Amino acid sequence: MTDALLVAIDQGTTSTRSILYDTGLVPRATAQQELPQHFPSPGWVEHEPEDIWAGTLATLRQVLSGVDAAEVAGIGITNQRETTLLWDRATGRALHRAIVWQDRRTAEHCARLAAEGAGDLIAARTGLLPDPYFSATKLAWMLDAVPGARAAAERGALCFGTVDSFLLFRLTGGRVHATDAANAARTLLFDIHRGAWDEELLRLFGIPAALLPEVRDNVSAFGTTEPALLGAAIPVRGMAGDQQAAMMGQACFAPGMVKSTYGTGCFALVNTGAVAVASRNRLLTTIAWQLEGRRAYALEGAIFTAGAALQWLRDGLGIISHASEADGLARAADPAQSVHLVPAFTGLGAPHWDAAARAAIFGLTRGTGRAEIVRAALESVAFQTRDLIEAMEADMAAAGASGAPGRVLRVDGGMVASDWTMQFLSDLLGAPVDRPAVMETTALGAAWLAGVGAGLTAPPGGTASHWRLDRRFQPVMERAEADRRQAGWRDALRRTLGAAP
Ligand SMILES: Nc1ncnc2c1ncn2[C@@H]1O[C@H](COP(=O)(O)OP(=O)(O)O)[C@@H](O)[C@H]1O
Ligand SMILES: O=P(O)(O)OC[C@H](O)CO
Repeated sequence: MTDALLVAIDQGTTSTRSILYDTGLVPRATAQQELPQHFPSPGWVEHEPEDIWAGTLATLRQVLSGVDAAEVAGIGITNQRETTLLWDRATGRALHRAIVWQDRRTAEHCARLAAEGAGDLIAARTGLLPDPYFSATKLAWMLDAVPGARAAAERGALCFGTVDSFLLFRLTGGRVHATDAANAARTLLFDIHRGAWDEELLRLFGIPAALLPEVRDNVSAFGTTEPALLGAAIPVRGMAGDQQAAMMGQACFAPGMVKSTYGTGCFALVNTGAVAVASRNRLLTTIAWQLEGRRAYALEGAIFTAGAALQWLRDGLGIISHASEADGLARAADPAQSVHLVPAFTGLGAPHWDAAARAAIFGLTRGTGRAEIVRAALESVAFQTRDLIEAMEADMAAAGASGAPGRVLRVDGGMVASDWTMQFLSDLLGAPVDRPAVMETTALGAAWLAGVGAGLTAPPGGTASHWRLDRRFQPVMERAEADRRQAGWRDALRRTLGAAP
């Protein structure tokens, strides 16, 4: 059978994966490579662009070994978002290491912009806020730090892009410099209402327009791979940032549907349909996807630390040797003890955006042991999720948007292996938590985009659904008890906010 395969590239913060699917979106082969992390200064996080490229090419070749590359109907790319690259248009060589979304080096630049009152313009055009998380100040930093870069950028000799754009450029042999609307929406340079780069923002951040990639729909004929790379000219048919791709993988196609991904951090997105809901609770407004020129929007809550709290318990404190031990310990913990861990290791994201906050543990007594601390780490993820969902509900109600985000939560990511956490999450929310059979929802979303582009899978609203339930967690806790616990968390949180060392 020809043209019967699809490939997803999932280039994430800590690893690069390629997955080969059949047209029913059933995975046939997976390859993964760790991505080395560089921390050249406190708060700085970088990736080597050649590592990103080499990992992508190696995993692609691995999943395509034994397969006729000409049978692949399309590639979908999904990626860690916001991470910023700058490269030479003629040679494809990067001028600097990629500055990763977690990198805080431009905090002062952002604070200055906020103090000058740029926050309103930024929020109105981009749905975001002046924070180092997003790409624009990272790009400005590179243009200033690399000798000659600004002049070369003005001449049109350089390209800026997020990881999707960089991979597309390399895969097409330097023929295509493009991105998709969902990735563009994370740069601080893109007007999410007009669907275009914004000249006023480009001036504000000092970014030459000649650097920018062309912005396309998430499903588009992005270009074909250089035949020498994979043995055939394979069309790249879909691209999307990883959290948006996870929404598609979770089939959150109707307004009000929410997915929450628990990996290193946690990203919860609710579909708000054609309405870009402006948040009054410091959530982000972002493009969920753009298909046939029509945009769907999402409200997003980004929490910087979720599974990473367990990594700290493992690597920093050494009180567990593997994340999978956490469930057993949480079950064994003393129910009478109320210990709270506020995991503000790198500050707090939505809805607080407090870069100065630092992690703390409250409620320790002589009877507290590792089980209570581990339980507190798992609980912190659920408490933070409830804060986000309540903020989403308030924002959507204020905007008169349709759909109720608190009705059911679709979850994915490494941490949802923890049954205990998922049950506690359902208890706190007072709502069902659905864990899908296919946990690789991000890659699934990218494959789905490629399939739509190839005409092999149904677009949203079509009859076929690629989503299947593994397990539904139902709330059993009394509402009053759930509220009492959430109030205990908020008290701990209040004592942590703004607590700079
Ligand atoms: N059984 C488990 N219980 C709880 N957390 C887990 C379990 N297994 C993995 N994790 C957590 O999941 C995270 C990894 O998830 P993953 O989705 O691979 O993250 P990322 O894509 O951000 O690298 C780790 O932080 C780890 O602590
Ligand atoms: O690579 P992940 O899964 O940690 O996701 C990173 C997000 O896209 C950052 O916004």
